Amino acid sequence: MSEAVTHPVRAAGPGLLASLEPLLREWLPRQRWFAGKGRPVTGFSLVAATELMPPGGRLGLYHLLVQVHQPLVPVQGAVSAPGDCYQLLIGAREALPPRLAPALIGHVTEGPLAGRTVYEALYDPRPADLLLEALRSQARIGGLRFERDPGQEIRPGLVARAVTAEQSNSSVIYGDTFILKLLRRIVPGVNPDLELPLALAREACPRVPAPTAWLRAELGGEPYVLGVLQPFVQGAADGWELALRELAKGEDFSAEARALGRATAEVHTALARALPTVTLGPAQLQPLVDGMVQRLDAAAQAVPALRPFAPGLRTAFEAVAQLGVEGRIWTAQRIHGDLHLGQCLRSPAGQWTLIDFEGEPARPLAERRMPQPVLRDVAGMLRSFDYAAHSVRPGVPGWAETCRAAYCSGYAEAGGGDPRHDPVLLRAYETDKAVYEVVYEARHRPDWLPVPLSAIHRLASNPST
Ligand SMILES: Nc1ncnc2c1ncn2[C@@H]1O[C@H](COP(=O)(O)OP(=O)(O)O)[C@@H](O)[C@H]1O
Ligand SMILES: O=P(O)(O)O[C@H]1O[C@H](CO)[C@@H](O[C@H]2O[C@H](CO)[C@@H](O)[C@H](O)[C@H]2O)[C@H](O)[C@H]1O
Repeated sequence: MSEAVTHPVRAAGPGLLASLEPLLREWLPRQRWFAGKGRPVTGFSLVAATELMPPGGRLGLYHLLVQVHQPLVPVQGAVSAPGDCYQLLIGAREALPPRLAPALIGHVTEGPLAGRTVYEALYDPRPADLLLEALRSQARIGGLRFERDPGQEIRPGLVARAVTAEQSNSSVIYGDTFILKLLRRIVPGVNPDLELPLALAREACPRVPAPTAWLRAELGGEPYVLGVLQPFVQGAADGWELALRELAKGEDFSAEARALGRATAEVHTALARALPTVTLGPAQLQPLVDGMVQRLDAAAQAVPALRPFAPGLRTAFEAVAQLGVEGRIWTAQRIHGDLHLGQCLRSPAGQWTLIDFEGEPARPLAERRMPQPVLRDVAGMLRSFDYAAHSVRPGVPGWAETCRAAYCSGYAEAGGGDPRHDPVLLRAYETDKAVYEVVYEARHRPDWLPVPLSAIHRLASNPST
């Protein structure tokens, strides 16, 4: 919300948006990637509209950046405020073929598209082909800039298929060769999802797919990253799937956890080489601790189940501040920012790569791009082993603990320093992450709320774990 887009609207689009508005009001809040769940949508404004295929033919195609108005608090009738900006790829056809039925947005009754059926065009191979071709040929269409690494080729004619798994953004796979992620919630500025993989590519770090091409826009003098194309890791399974599979069989996962620890340390080392690092003395530490406390307070407001644990959780943050007062300093650097098992892909050859450097999507971009202690990523992974262990019934006693220890050992072996040697900061980050997860699950997957709440219970009642 703090990153609202304020530049002028292109004259061409308002009639189009007005005709889509009633449909978007219904459709948008149902999308997994819609960040404003729980607050009514009170209106829309158009940030940019680009016609990618004219509506006269069988298929019309529009690229839209739309600002959604929502009250700041989840109360019906509260004052509407300009909120988040979303990227939409809207197709318009006279009739939708049955294979596109799941992509339906609705039937337009008035305005320039009256009588047409509009739908989520990313699930339609033709619009998806158009995007790849534009990236391949480095096209400029309206305000959209399709750009490519000159050192990487994109073969024409790769067959598109949309990723249907639950995501924060939306992706299309091309011929098992590339994957294009279109970012959904758009904010101005340098996006770490492109910035960090490009920096890692410059360091020749093999743990992260090097971006092949990207989609940007310049609006009102501000740069926006709208999408990134990268090599597709063929036949890969993500760490979450693999962990659950092993758990279901009652199998140990510690060798993989150790390899993941090594991969994480390698990425951290490359990032520390590629981008500036800073020292966190007491002056820098206090805002970091304040941020954790504020997030806890806001989370406790939003999710009542958290409230009884808040005083216990706060002790984790206070302990970090105390170490700072005693003169302890840490190094901060660019990190992944939202590391969990689902962000780790294992190739059939057993190599781990890390993906999705966007950071926690709900946090402001400036905050996501700040150097931070590497323990924040480590804590994310430790939480993930705990998540996996709580998601399979019956569980395997000690599974999470063994994985967590193996991950830390792997991290230390690859030269990252043993995270367990810094238990106070590690616990604070684990607590901060569990608090984030409570809010995330309450908003997106209420059935999962007991998973982070069990960690909250542990972290609040036993400061030494
Ligand atoms: N380079 C890749 N190779 C293979 N699969 C990938 C690659 N990048 C992403 N994926 C798949 O796409 C999914 C979504 O990608 P991700 O970057 O995590 O998007 P989001 O930000 O929407 O969560 C991943 O969970 C993974 O299954
Ligand atoms: O989809 P993103 O990668 O942007 O991340 C968001 O969604 C994740 C869930 O898909 C969420 O992760 C949480 O659940 C995972 C299991 O589904 C678990 O492995 C993670 O440890 C846990 O944090 C993530 O927090 C959220 O930002």
